[in-house]
Amino acid sequence: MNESKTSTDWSSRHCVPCEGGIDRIAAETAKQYLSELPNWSLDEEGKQISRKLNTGDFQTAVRHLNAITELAEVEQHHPDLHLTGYRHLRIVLTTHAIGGLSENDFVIAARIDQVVS
Ligand SMILES: C[C@H](O)[C@H](O)[C@H]1CNC2=NC(N)=NC(=O)C2=N1
Repeated sequence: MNESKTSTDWSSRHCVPCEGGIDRIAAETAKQYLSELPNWSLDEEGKQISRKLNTGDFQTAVRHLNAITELAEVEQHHPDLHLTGYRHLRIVLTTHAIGGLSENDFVIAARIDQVVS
């Protein structure tokens, strides 16, 4: 019997439309979820998660950005994307409709990990 905690397997899931009306995920729960997404960190307020990607060059950074944009359109869940210093990409996820984290943020985080790997 596998005694480890059941994996949520975020990357096999899809975002669901969100226009509000659901609870924000509590910071403690978000921390548990992030144990499955080690590239991502929770902000101090527990309202967003982010990942930094130091790509080798500007073109690679833009390619990643475009891949994430396509994914966001398919999933209809959209990150904030910051491309600075010509090759540093910072991806920030929160669910604007609820002013904090929803499961959509963890689903798309896992899918972003796949498209930039
Ligand atoms: C219906 C659809 O799910 C919503 O309009 C989406 C679009 N993309 C979104 N992206 C993010 N990050 N937060 C939202 O609340 C959000 N709302």
